[in-house]
Amino acid sequence: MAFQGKKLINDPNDVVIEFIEGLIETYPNLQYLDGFPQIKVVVRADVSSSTYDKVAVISGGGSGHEPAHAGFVGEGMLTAAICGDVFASPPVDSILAGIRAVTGVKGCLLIVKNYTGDRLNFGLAAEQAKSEGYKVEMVIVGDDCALPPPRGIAGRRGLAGTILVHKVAGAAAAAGKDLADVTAEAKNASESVGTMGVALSVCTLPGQVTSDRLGPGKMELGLGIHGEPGAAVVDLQPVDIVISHVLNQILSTETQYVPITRGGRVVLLINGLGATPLMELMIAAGKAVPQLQLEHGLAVDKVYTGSFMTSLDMAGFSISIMKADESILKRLDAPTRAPSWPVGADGVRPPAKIPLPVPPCHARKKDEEPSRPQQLNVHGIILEAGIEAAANAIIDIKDSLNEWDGKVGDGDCGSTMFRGAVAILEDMKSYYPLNDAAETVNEIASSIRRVMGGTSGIIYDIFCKAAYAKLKENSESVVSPKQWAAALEASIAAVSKYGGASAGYRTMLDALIPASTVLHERLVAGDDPPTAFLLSSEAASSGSESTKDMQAQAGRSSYISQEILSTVPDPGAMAVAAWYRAAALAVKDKCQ
Ligand SMILES: Nc1ncnc2c1ncn2[C@@H]1O[C@H](COP(=O)(O)OP(=O)(O)O)[C@@H](O)[C@H]1O
Ligand SMILES: O=C[C@H](O)COP(=O)(O)O
Ligand SMILES: [Mg+2]
Ligand SMILES: [Mn+2]
Repeated sequence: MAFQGKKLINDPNDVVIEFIEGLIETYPNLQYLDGFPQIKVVVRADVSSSTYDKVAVISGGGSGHEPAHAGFVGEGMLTAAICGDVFASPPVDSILAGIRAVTGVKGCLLIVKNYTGDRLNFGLAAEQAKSEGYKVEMVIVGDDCALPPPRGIAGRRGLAGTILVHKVAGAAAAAGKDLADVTAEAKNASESVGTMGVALSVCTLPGQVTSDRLGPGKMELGLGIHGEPGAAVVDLQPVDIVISHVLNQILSTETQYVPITRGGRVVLLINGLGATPLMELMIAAGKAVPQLQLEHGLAVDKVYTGSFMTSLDMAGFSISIMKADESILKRLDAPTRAPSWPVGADGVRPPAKIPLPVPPCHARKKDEEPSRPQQLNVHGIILEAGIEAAANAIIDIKDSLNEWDGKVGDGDCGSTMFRGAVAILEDMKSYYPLNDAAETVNEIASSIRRVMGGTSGIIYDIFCKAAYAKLKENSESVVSPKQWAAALEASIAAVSKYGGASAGYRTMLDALIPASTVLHERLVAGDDPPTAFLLSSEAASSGSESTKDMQAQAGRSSYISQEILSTVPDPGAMAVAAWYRAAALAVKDKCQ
């Protein structure tokens, strides 16, 4: 039976904001940037980009993994943590604000867990920061050992081993190393660690219904940290047996995920997933060490036990094993003031917390600010109707998107899309230059970039930017139907280029591509444009339904069994079908 999980929270939409407020009250050495709560960036209170003479080490990602990542901000570890909404990567603008706030002359290293949303949002922010003159490197961590190499392009998931990579990189930076060396040490650490998780319960996203996937007496092996289903559901077993299975899996000579062989030295991290009592974690630690020594012939140099990278309130733990060479041990032993690294926190409470200013972005001058025209022309009226209908369709379908994403992803697709839709409606009222279609599309990208995050956030950002570039090739502000069709094609090409997916990968492209093909065909055949648009929306709908039969080769769904996938369509594709059809109907209506 599914039930609404009880939580001691206020508005589910404010959990990340209120977490950060509590965190900075608790730890005087931490601070957030001005622009909070829109920008959710936690930084060291003693660091400013204008004077910082060390490499800045920046991480972050979706929230819901507390204390990761903000709890690891502090001298000797992270310089800043960029906090996304629950399970959704932070948007590009927040990441850029973080980079600008703490990156000094030596540059910054971004440590990113391998999730599509994180990789793309951090990747784009890195590119932009580089174009502003910052030195930026990025290391992507994919330490999951539970699954065979995933289908398609997704790669292995980033899990709790990432915390050890933060520590190694943070200590290297604190020792004064330059960006190339800090990056090399982080890369070596990420390639030296393997992780696998087991869960006894599914986590509850704030404000959402808990999945009843895991029956009583069952446990899940090889799960991720976003409530996504694990590799296998088995009967609950004694912890000795669970640990033996997990260690064998991580150290498997078949997958060779970690470069650890008999006679080697290792570091062990026992990580609680949010609702596991310390007693059980210590039991796990006490059992894992002798198994590593006696059954795998390894010397255990160091053990960390606690909750480092959680999955909200999930019961269970993950085990990470890192090859311990001398340089790694030195970095792990180096001092840090990061409050959640297991050494205790200290600090002198400053008299008042004044938000640190974010260094401004000089991309747009004040007098270039767009504005909504006093009077909309006929094209502006149609465009507004289309955008409004599309955004409202997403608002209406939010819960279904979350439900589908809860089965084949991490349950946030609807919330992420909803945030984008609300921002678009709001921004449209005040400043979209609706009589200029290209510039309006560019403003939609800005709304998305400001609030969305996640894979869908960055993908729609890329989508709109590519459409904008295509539309700008035309000097007129009025866009012809064929130009719209060409813009859609350009957007699809860009999403495919940067996201790596193509037709049949079970993504939103499987709705967009058939729509674009039919739109092109119908326009060439001479249909009147609103009819062509409407017919193409049918192709989007059937394309999105057909994702049920597809093997996922991109994003989180590629970790999910075909058995589950065949019961649910791809949420991103369903979202496309919804907004596209609503826009087409609205346009048709206005053109009558
Ligand atoms: N590489 C990709 N290219 C295009 N779309 C993708 C890609 N990976 C995932 N998606 C789409 O993103 C949707 C999920 O969006 P969202 O829930 O925001 O992502 P996540 O939580 O995984 O970051 C999927 O249903 C799929 O349609
Ligand atoms: O917590 C989630 C990850 O950091 C972000 O992943 P996502 O945006 O791809 O869902
Ligand atoms: Mg997500
Ligand atoms: Mn998701």
